[in-house]
Amino acid sequence: MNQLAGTISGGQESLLDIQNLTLSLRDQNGWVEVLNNVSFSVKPKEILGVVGESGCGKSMTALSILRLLPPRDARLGGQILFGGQNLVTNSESQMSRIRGRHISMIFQEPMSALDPVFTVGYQIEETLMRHFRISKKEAQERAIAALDSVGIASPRHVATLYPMSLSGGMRQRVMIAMALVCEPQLLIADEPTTALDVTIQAQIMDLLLDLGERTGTAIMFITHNLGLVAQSCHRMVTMYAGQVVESGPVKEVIAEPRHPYTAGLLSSIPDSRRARGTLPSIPGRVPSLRAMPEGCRFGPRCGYAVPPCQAPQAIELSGHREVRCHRWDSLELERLGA
Ligand SMILES: Nc1ncnc2c1ncn2[C@@H]1O[C@H](COP(=O)(O)OP(=O)(O)OP(=O)(O)O)[C@@H](O)[C@H]1O
Repeated sequence: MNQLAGTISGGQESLLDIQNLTLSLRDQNGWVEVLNNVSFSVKPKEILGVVGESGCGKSMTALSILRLLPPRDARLGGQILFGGQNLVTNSESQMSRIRGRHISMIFQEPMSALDPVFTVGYQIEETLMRHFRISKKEAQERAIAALDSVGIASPRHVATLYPMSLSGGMRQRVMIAMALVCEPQLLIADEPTTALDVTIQAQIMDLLLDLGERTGTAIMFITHNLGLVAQSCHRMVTMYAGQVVESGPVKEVIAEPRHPYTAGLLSSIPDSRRARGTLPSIPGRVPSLRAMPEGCRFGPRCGYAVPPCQAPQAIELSGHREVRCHRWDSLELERLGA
């Protein structure tokens, strides 16, 4: 799969096109649906923000894309189209050729990606040698260059160290170096800065955006931080209770959210343009998977719901926007003071 054949969606070429993705997981109480008809796409070189409260299904979507969930306890449905393949039905050997080479992932906690018993240099070399026919010597040099590219001073020395002897910020840089060393087309970054202190957070974010731009890697950026999305992303997707409830270009969604949930999330950002006191913060909490409300899943928390508010399919709006709410125009009327 050297040449990536994108999929055509809505007239625009997509790098990743997720269509009606469903995921059920099995725990001690049996199977439960975690993702329900999730559809969105990522364009080449795009930075896409995925937002939503804890438990809305953001990480499960990411793990589904890379098929990192245990197959015996996870059932996927729908399609995840990437490079002419459907990742939902790909074999494990097809997936291992994609992971790290075409799609990489970084996590909040770098130790979930780094192995404590190998030096960081060795781990980056292994990633390279798994995907490219190159000599050990060349892999070593490329690993050192990768450490250099993420701003690590003395990369030749750091390559000989074990992850445990590095600071949290350094480990995060090493994980980014390892994720980007094969120049994947897509990087999934799941809360990559949450565990770091504020100054390091900004550095890591700048580094990711800079590397993404240099290598042409698209980034799917999962976060609770809408401020970061507003600053860094081209488009955004809002998830609620295992569904996508809104998607569109960041500037437009932030200026005029069409889903009451996105509006509520935005109203909780201090100093945002939405924080004008017109929208209350969201009462209540995300429903549990085994007690999903009938009709609209956001209904019980929604100030705009008119019972019985049924759950719509995604409604296409102008400007490449989609919303899963019948009352999307009520937000518009309120904004206009009608
Ligand atoms: N093994 C499992 N069995 C059953 N349900 C699970 C399992 N793992 C996660 N879940 C549930 O799946 C749902 C989605 O979780 P997910 O981690 O994707 O949310 P999230 O939006 O990424 O949240 P956060 O921002 O806290 O990471 C949650 O309700 C979670 O409790």
